[in-house]
Amino acid sequence: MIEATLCFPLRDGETGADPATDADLATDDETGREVLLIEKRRGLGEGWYNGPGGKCEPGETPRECAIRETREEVGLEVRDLEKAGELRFLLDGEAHTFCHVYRTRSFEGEPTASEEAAPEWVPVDDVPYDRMWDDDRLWLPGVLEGKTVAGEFRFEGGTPLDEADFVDHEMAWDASLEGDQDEKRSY
Ligand SMILES: CNc1ncnc2c1ncn2[C@@H]1O[C@H](COP(=O)(O)OP(=O)(O)OP(=O)(O)O)[C@@H](O)[C@H]1O
Repeated sequence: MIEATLCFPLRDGETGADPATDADLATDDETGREVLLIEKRRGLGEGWYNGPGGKCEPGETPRECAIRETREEVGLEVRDLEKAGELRFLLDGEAHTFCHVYRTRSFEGEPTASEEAAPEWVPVDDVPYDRMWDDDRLWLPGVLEGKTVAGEFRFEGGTPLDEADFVDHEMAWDASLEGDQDEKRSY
């Protein structure tokens, strides 16, 4: 089984409502928050949006992997990652990928395109779920709100995974994730 990661950097966006002119919207916590997504340029999920991330290397912790992949794909140095999810993807009844999901509001640098990924800051209430993996619309909204998720997602139809059909899933929110002692922060 492949062990992989996804990392979702968050910031208070520049495209949000102006509190001076939009007093009613300014009270909404969601207003103007943005998440850094990538458009994947090659490999699994090519042409789709996702968070930066990828496969863990031997001897590397998932957290180290998420930091490295975010650096390699978009040139951002992320810190203080909070574990937000553990997702198990099954293909034709067999474990295919175990994905560790993180979020962070702490990073340095400017997102820059690489051969693998084109980065884009996207408002959290305008995430392009129709251009993402089918399972993302189920768990990513909660993760962007600060919740914790554990889920299993079943695909059928043979390899590659990104051409298989998403058939069903189980999900638990506010799950306690193994091996993560991070403090809860407010997102
Ligand atoms: C099934 N539903 C899914 N929903 C959301 N995200 C999914 C996913 N299945 C895989 N992922 C993520 O997709 C990335 C693969 O990327 P990655 O390992 O880089 O694949 P790729 O084949 O390009 O690898 P190389 O660059 O060749 O090593 C990696 O972050 C992994 O967590």
